[in-house]
Amino acid sequence: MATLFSQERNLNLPDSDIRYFPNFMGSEDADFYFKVLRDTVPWQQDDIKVFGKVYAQPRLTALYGNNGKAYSYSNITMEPHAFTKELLAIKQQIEAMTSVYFTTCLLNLYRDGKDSNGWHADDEKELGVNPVIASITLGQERFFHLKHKKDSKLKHKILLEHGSLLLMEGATQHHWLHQIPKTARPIGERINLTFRVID
Ligand SMILES: O=C(O)CCC(=O)C(=O)O
Ligand SMILES: [Fe+2]
Repeated sequence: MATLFSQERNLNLPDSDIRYFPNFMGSEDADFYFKVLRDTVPWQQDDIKVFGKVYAQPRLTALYGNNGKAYSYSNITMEPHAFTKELLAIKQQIEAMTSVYFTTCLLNLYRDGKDSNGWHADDEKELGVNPVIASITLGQERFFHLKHKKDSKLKHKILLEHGSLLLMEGATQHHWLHQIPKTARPIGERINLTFRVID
């Protein structure tokens, strides 16, 4: 039987386990969740410190969770809001597929092409040794870049589409960095949800 998941694409990059599901959500569900989250999430813009200098983060964020545990990265500590019913519904859809039970969701709102997310790995110690990161895209599609930490010949670009899921698992965060680069094209807003497990 052809299922939604039959369109699964394994990126097949060395030292990683990354799969892409372009139609994880139907487009009507994806439209609905984009609108609700856009309008109801208390989006915040934090300052980050890079080499001692303070910058406004080039996107808006919010943290949700079910165990009260904070998440810290780039000198920011975020305290979670309680999950809303929409976020719980998306979380359960991912859990039904992965059998991973997520505690936390970090949301990003990229307002336009000037908003971005610089090179990093999701390797904070509260995520555990081989974290599973489930990343949903709603709204504007954006390129997601990957580069190997040691082998500069290894790099990859993938367009993350409305309603898609990107699943990063295994040793991925040990060996690869990822980013959402800026673009000069006039583009709309994108919401990204990254579900994580924080012990
Ligand atoms: O927006 C994205 O697709 C990536 C977000 C990300 O890498 C993060 O929040 O750690
Ligand atoms: Fe990330």
